[in-house]
Amino acid sequence: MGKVTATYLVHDKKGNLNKKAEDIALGLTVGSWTNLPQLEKDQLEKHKGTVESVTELESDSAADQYLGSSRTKGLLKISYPAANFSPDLPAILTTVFGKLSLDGEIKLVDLELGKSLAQQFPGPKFGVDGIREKLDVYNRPLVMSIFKGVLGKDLEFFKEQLRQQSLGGVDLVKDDEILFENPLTPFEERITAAKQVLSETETITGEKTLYAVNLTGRSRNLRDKARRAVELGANALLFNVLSYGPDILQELAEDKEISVPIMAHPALAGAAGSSALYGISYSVLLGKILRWSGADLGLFPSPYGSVALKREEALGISNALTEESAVHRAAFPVPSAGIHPGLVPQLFSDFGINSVINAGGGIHGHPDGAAGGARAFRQAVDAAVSGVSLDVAALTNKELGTALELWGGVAAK
Ligand SMILES: CSCCC(=O)C(=O)COP(=O)(O)O
Ligand SMILES: [Mg+2]
Repeated sequence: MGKVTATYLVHDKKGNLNKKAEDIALGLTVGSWTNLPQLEKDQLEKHKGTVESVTELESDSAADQYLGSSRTKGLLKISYPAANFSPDLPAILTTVFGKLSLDGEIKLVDLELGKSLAQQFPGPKFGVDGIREKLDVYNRPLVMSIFKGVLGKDLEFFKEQLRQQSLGGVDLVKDDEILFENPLTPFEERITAAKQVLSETETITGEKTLYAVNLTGRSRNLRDKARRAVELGANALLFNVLSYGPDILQELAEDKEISVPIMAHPALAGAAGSSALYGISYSVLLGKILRWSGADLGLFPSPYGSVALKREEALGISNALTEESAVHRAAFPVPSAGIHPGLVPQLFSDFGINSVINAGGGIHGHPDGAAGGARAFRQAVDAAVSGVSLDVAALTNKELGTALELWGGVAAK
């Protein structure tokens, strides 16, 4: 029988960690145990939660100074039998961290599915390999740009901004996550316009570009809207997954007619993941859960951008999206927010070749426009992959030189 294993970071009274673990294992499953009659124990054995391990942690940071002498912190690893829940994320998340998430200083920091349970989830339909095949790009990180300033603008503005981003050499362009259905650039018209523009730019550059249109609106309409998008020629979807829930993402990913990559945006993630004491770790929230549910690309704030995550958190997300799995493809990690060409060596050093470098302002803010910004990123990526410093590369790459003058360069640590 399969199981799910949760690891919790708890802050509690010294000497109480083992009792807390037992209370959780029983409280979230059979309720009580020791005083039950043997017959009942036999009946309930297959439903009882199990304490796998309890590890007390040394206090290791300024934040822990507030633990005080009477408290401690530790990791509690507890497994729950699959007999207790249906094999879907709403049931699993409610089982392991439903009521418990409201019960004081406790954070869900890891979640592991037994293989039979993991096989109930689709994982990325395309993932790293499938997206590389669509683009015919294999030997470098991908570059993605983000529409900016489209709200309140018309379709001609949209088409020209897309044209410039694509001519500059980005591999993907995504809607900003705040672009919803609107009368000036309606969903279906953005798709058909993008199809025409990207066909034109491909004849000029010889390179393909994926456009991730933002799939928005009421949940009941999403599947049909996504199918319609594909019919119209959409070649990727952007999805604000946490505003809807991972099970909706899974519904889209499992639908055979929605045969395009799905890009998961981290909007709202800070509400659940930013506290050191409460909530859900980003590696679970933006990594494992989204990969299991079918995200082909997972966006998250980089460690050095405008809404920076701690480096170990960003690397934890990337690892959760890409780590070896006997069940699911790897999804592309997409470190984002406040990214400019000068950060490419550090991004490449941190996230490696199978990553997508994503920028909005770092593309559109370039003095030579979006095309210039895109070129600067491609030049920086080529330099990083070849082991050439940006300063040297800038000598023969005008757009990169301009970008470094404007935003500076960061040598990889
Ligand atoms: C917070 S991760 C997703 C980044 C994003 O959606 C975005 O618009 C970033 O724009 P920027 O101008 O900071 O590159
Ligand atoms: Mg955005």
